Amino acid sequence: MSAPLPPILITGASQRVGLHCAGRLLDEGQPVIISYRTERDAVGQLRERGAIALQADLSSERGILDFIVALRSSTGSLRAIVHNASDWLTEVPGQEADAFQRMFSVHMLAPYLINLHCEDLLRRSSPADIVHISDDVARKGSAKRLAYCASKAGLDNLTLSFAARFAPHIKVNGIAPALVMFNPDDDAEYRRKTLAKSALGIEPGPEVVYQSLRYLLDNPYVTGTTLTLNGGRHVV
Ligand SMILES: NC(=O)C1=CN([C@@H]2O[C@H](COP(=O)(O)OP(=O)(O)OC[C@H]3O[C@@H](n4cnc5c(N)ncnc54)[C@H](OP(=O)(O)O)[C@@H]3O)[C@@H](O)[C@H]2O)C=CC1
Ligand SMILES: Nc1nc2c(c(=O)[nH]1)N=C([C@H](O)[C@@H](O)CO)CN2
Repeated sequence: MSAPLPPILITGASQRVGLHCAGRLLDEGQPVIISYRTERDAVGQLRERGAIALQADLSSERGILDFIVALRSSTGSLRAIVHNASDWLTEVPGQEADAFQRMFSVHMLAPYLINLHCEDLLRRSSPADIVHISDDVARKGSAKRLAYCASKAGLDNLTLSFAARFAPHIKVNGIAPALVMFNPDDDAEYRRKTLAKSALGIEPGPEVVYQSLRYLLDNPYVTGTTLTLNGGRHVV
C-alpha cells in the first residue's frame, strides 16, 4: 500500500480559474486543499470530491496567519502551493489606500507568509512546487489599475527571491496571464477592445492556466520563471 500523495493547495478556488484547476487536479487523483473566502455551491461540490476546503480572508495579516494555522492542522505535507487568490480592485477616489493594502495583502503578503510558514510541509514532498499566479499587465504597468498592477509586479519579484531561497528542493515559478475569462458583467465593447489587445484575439478559458500549471509541476528543470500566457499581447 503506497503512502497517500501529499495534497496541492490552491488559494481562492471557489470559482473560475482556481475552481477549474482544483477540479482538474482531482480528476487526476491528486489530493487538493483549497482556500475560499465566500461559501459557494462549488465549494461543497469540491468537498464531495474529497477536497479539504478552508475559509480564509487573506486581506490582512491576521487572516493570513489564521489560515496558516488551519492549513497546518489539516496536513503534514504539501506537494505544491498555488497562489491564485486575487482581488481585482480599481482606484476608487477616497478608497485608494484601502484597495492598495488589500491587494498588497492578497497578492504579496499572503504568498510571502504562507511560503515562509509552510516551507517545511513542502520539503516533505519530492518534487515540490510553488506557483504564483500573476498578471501579464505587470510587464508594462497599468494607468487604470496602478495598485493591482504594482502588487502583481511584487509577486513576480517574490518568484525570483523564493526560487533562489528554496532551491534545489522546491521549484518556484509564476504564471502571468492576460485575458483568460471575462466576468459576467463585462459588456460587448469591453470584450471587443480586450480581445483586440492580443495577437490571437481569443478568450481561452481556464484550461490554459491548468495546462501551464501542469507544465510547471511536471518539469524538473524550471524555477524562477514566470510563464507569459497572453495570446501574444506583447507582439501587437
Ligand atoms: N480572469 C482573467 O482573465 C485573469 C486572471 N488573472 C489572475 O488569475 C487568477 C485567477 O483569476 P480569476 O479566477 O478570474 O480570479 P477571481 O477574480 O475569480 O478571484 C479568485 C478568487 O480570489 C478570492 N479572493 C479575492 N479576495 C480575497 C481575499 N481578500 N481573501 C481570500 N480570497 C480572496 C475570491 O474568493 P471568493 O470568491 O471565495 O470570495 C475569488 O474566488 C488571479 O490571480 C487573477 O489575478 C490574471 C489575468 C487575467
Ligand atoms: N482577480 C482577478 N484578476 C484579474 C481578472 C479577474 O477577473 N480577477 N481579470 C483580468 C482581465 O481579464 C484582464 O486580464 C483583461 O481585461 C485581469 N486580472
